Amino acid sequence: MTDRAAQEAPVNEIDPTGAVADWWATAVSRMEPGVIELRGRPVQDLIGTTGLTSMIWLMLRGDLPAPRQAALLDAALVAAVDHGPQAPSIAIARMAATCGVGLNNAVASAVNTLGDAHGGAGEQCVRLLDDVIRREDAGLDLRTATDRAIADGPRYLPGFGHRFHPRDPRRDPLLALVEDAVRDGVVPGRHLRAGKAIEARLAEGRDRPVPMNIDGATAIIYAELGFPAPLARGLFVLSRSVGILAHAWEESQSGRRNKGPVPRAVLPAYVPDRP
Ligand SMILES: CC(C)(COP(=O)(O)OP(=O)(O)OC[C@H]1O[C@@H](n2cnc3c(N)ncnc32)[C@H](O)[C@@H]1OP(=O)(O)O)[C@@H](O)C(=O)NCCC(=O)NCCSC(=O)C[C@@](O)(CC(=O)O)C(=O)O
Repeated sequence: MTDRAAQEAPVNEIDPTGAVADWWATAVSRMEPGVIELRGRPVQDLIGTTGLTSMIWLMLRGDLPAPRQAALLDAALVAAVDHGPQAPSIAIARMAATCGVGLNNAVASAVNTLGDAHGGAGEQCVRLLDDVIRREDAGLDLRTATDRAIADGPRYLPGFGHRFHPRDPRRDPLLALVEDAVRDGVVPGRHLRAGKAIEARLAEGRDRPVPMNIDGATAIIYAELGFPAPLARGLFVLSRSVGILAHAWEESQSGRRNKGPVPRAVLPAYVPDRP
């Protein structure tokens, strides 16, 4: 059959068993000539009526959020957008942008640094909070459930600790919004409770606190809103991509070329006998 004949043929003639149509079968979107539906809604109904945050919710979950849910998600997405060129993801974006690659390459390079230690810890943090809740549901009091989850967790608990901030300035406003949402019955509040219990436990007996960081505070929001753990990382990536793009764009306009991680006058130490 020619390409043209294949395009014009009724679907069942070229795919009688439906195997080809099922290859990428999806509930996310439907496209036919003249038709674009996203989660069952014509795109023309969404254009001009639906904000990007609600759109993210719709695409990931299949329904639209209530206004308070959208506002909470929006706050988390706004909070993690940028942390300046000290953040590895932002530094990589800027460095890549001076290397003669396109914006897409700079953004992709930066996104690829978001992992367990930087920006991607929200995923494991949700699992840790779930672990506390599971132990409580099994009959332990919060303190014991928290202690056991910490004891069984990794040495560096995901969502806690920060290189710069004794108290991450993004923590308090985010948690205050969750507290309001709990009070108004928008979210249940159990992940918030578990996160604060871990934070309090980590602070005990320490001179230098191990504060909840942006990955932890946003993980609480994503979990409270019912997003599965891997999407805590996915949503951080979406949010940080905004800052990454802005920095890559700004750097690309600077005219600087082939910029390294530190000024060229600063040379890394040469340590021949370093293992
Ligand atoms: C983030 C960092 C590597 C920092 O390390 P630091 O170098 O400060 O800590 P260290 O010097 O290794 O430890 C000093 C003492 O605290 C203890 N201690 C530290 N963290 C502890 C912890 N989590 N659980 C128990 N104990 C801990 C440690 O055991 C030691 O205790 P001791 O030996 O007794 O002295 C570390 O916390 C960590 O891996 N966190 C877990 C992974 C995580 O959540 N990642 C997200 C970080 S947010 C982010 O990525 C977004 C960002 O904000 C990034 C940015 O720009 O930076 C942005 O917006 O872009």
